[in-house]
Amino acid sequence: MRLQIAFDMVSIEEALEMAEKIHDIIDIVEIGTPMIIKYGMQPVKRMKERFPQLTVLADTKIADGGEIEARYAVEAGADIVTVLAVAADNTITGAKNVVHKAGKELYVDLLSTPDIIQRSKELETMGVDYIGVHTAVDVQQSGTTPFNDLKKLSETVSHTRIAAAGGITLDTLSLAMLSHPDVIIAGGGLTSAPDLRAAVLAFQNKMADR
Ligand SMILES: O=C([C@H](O)CO)[C@H](O)[C@H](O)COP(=O)(O)O
Repeated sequence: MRLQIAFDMVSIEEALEMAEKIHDIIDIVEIGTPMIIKYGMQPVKRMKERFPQLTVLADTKIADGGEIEARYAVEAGADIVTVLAVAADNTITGAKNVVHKAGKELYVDLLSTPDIIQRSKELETMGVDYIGVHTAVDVQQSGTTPFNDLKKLSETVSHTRIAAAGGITLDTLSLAMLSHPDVIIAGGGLTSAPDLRAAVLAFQNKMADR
């Protein structure tokens, strides 16, 4: 089980400073969609240049133009690129072909997907690398969590790595762990902590203790 930290609402310098504190204990660093909307691929490029050993995920959430948008991300140094599950199959396979040609990986985000069981089966057939459930930030306020969807996903796919995101904190981490995801993603649950390194270590310790 790997831990991914999402840098969403921070500047490039702040993201680099935070990564400096935890690069040796974090598994995946995500440049979040808000950062990509604000700064383009610069934070992906800067993160990978500063920490070449780190696995950097560009949360592009591609919805169309799969080939070209995935290409921008891998050219910037992304190891993992994200595309939306609700995108057309052609978009997903176009992005997949580009990232696989570059030796990188494709993550498909089930955000707002109406039938996650059916779509996950289709995605697995398409040969994507990761499928992730995700409770949107705008939906988390109503108390919705990704854990039921994660259970469904874990019972549906057999050979694709699975992940969960959406408001996961140290307190709710054990609920995610029940479904044994390959990746647990935390944004605010880590980045808002007063001591980031201690927070990442607390997550990692709990994930190792199962
Ligand atoms: O993908 C994300 C969201 O859509 C904003 O772009 C977040 O990175 C993801 O949800 C993890 O962040 P938290 O929900 O704060 O844990």
